[in-house]
Amino acid sequence: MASDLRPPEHQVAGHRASADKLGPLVDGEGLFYKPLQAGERGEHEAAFYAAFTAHPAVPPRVRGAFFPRFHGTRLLPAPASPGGAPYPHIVLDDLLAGLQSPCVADVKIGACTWPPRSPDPYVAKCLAKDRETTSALLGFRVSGVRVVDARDGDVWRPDRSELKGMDAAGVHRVLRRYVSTCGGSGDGLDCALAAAVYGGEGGVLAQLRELKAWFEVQTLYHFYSASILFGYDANAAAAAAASSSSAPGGVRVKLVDFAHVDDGEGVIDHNFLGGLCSLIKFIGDIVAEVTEKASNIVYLQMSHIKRHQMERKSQVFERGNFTELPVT
Ligand SMILES: O=P(O)(O)O[C@@H]1[C@@H](OP(=O)(O)O)[C@H](OP(=O)(O)O)[C@H](O)[C@H](OP(=O)(O)O)[C@H]1OP(=O)(O)O
Ligand SMILES: Nc1ncnc2c1ncn2[C@@H]1O[C@H](COP(=O)(O)OP(=O)(O)O)[C@@H](O)[C@H]1O
Repeated sequence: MASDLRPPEHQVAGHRASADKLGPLVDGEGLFYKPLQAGERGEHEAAFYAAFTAHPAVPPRVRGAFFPRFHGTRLLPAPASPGGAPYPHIVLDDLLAGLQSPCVADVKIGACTWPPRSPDPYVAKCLAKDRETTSALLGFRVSGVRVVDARDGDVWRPDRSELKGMDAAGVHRVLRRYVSTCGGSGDGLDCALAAAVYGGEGGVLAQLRELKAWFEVQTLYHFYSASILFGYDANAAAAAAASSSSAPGGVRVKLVDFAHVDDGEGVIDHNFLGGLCSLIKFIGDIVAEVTEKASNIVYLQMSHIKRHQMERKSQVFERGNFTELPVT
């Protein structure tokens, strides 16, 4: 294990490490360490990972493509732990490892973020947050986002309160901004990376649809309050967009945060599935928007060429010269 443990630079939501608070750490060699949450939550999350990793009914493709690999739990030195004692951490793959300029979004899925049988005060707290944010309305909320502009390295990272106050239009805008190379307001968003990041074979939309196919049938778990973490590399995406190639490779769509996962009891996770469908619709609309724009441009270019040819033809006719025109 590398000794150089540090808080992840690109964490966009959740509890953060500080001098007096426990929070996740990364080792820079591909591992992410999440301290066990207080009470039974931490044990619950670790138990979920252990069971999920070994569950024979979970398709290996789903496990490998959409979940961080679980490497067990480990005691780590933790000055911020109670009494400064070593503290247990869940060891996972660092989902952003290998990305030079990571653009990250954490989208908490589900209109309802508390599991059944939660204590009333916790239900009241979550319900208030679900209503105040877009969770209740859209079935998901954007909990955190970080976008790097490949041109100048500028980072856009709205604070929690800004994200919490966002309405549906704000969500649409933030999902467009996640794939834009410029900031600004109004039409300042160019969605220049949408085709490369959201579209194409390995893009976000295709991955979300594959994930949805599993959620349409799986009845093992109910993923309350879990998030989908998106990640891509700003430079790779900009290069892919410049060469008009789709998905730059390494576009990541992963589930995280399993502190509130419940037994599925043979019933599909309609809460997660509904939110996922809603998210797919938002992203699908952005892909459709840019595809339409691109085909309009091609159409305009084609009709410009056609008009040019027609004009030349009529000039030739006017001059009484009927020899075949060269193609221009
Ligand atoms: O403690 P809070 O009020 O900031 O709420 C946490 C949430 O922050 P938010 O207010 O939505 O930005 C926090 O949300 P994010 O991960 O930041 O989206 C978690 O939902 C956290 O619950 P847990 O880690 O899953 O047990 C939430 O903790 P609990 O409400 O479950 O204690
Ligand atoms: N395996 C991981 N690899 C990289 N980053 C992660 C990983 N898991 C979580 N994160 C980062 O940490 C944040 C919080 O994670 P989460 O599990 O939701 O913590 P919490 O329980 O404190 O809400 C995520 O938004 C993401 O930025």
